[in-house]
Amino acid sequence: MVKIAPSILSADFSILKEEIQDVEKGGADYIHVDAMDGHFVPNLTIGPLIVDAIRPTTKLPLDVHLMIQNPDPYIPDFAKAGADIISVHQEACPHLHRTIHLIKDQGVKAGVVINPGTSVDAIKPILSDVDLVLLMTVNPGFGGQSFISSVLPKMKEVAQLRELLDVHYEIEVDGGVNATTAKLCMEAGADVLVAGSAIFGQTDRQQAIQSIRSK
Ligand SMILES: O=C(CO)[C@H](O)[C@H](O)COP(=O)(O)O
Ligand SMILES: [Fe+2]
Repeated sequence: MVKIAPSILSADFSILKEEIQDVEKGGADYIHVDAMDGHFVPNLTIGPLIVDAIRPTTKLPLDVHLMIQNPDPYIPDFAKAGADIISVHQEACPHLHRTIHLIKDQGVKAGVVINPGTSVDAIKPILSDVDLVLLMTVNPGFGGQSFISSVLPKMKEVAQLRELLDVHYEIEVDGGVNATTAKLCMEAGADVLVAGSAIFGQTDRQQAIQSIRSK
């Protein structure tokens, strides 16, 4: 069954603990945490202090999406704060192999992310080293944007490469996921769907998660 990772970017930060516990009760599989640096993307959000604060509020894995240019200096802090998966952008890492292994050296799962405008070719050399491949279906920086459907063939491509290389990474998609676009992503091979506004924008989070999950 496809996993659902609600993005707390669209949660009410004044009651973040309750928001996280509400989606956990509603059937979420991961909690997706968007860390933005104001350089790689035009927005500033969450740092390791917030990850540390939310860690005791849930048993779910914390899936931390770093939108940080040259993220290496911050990776140990996110790991110590309790991240279970740390994903970095290929576009933001001049030494991607070193960064992926720095994440793994912290005892944390490592993911690689590409923007809608980046080809799968850019991450082919690292696919055997990662636990997760995250395909952005919006240009990163903000919640509530529209799904970019030209990314769908890349889901099929990374699913085919997984077979070919005989490796086991999860395929995650992020941006503009709702009940309609979720169906397209699942058909294209996605294993994990990130959704922010489509879950936290609804009062009944269990219902929102179910409608995204159901084919
Ligand atoms: O990484 C992100 C933005 O850069 C968010 O995870 C993503 O946008 C989720 O929000 P929504 O589901 O509302 O598009
Ligand atoms: Fe994200």
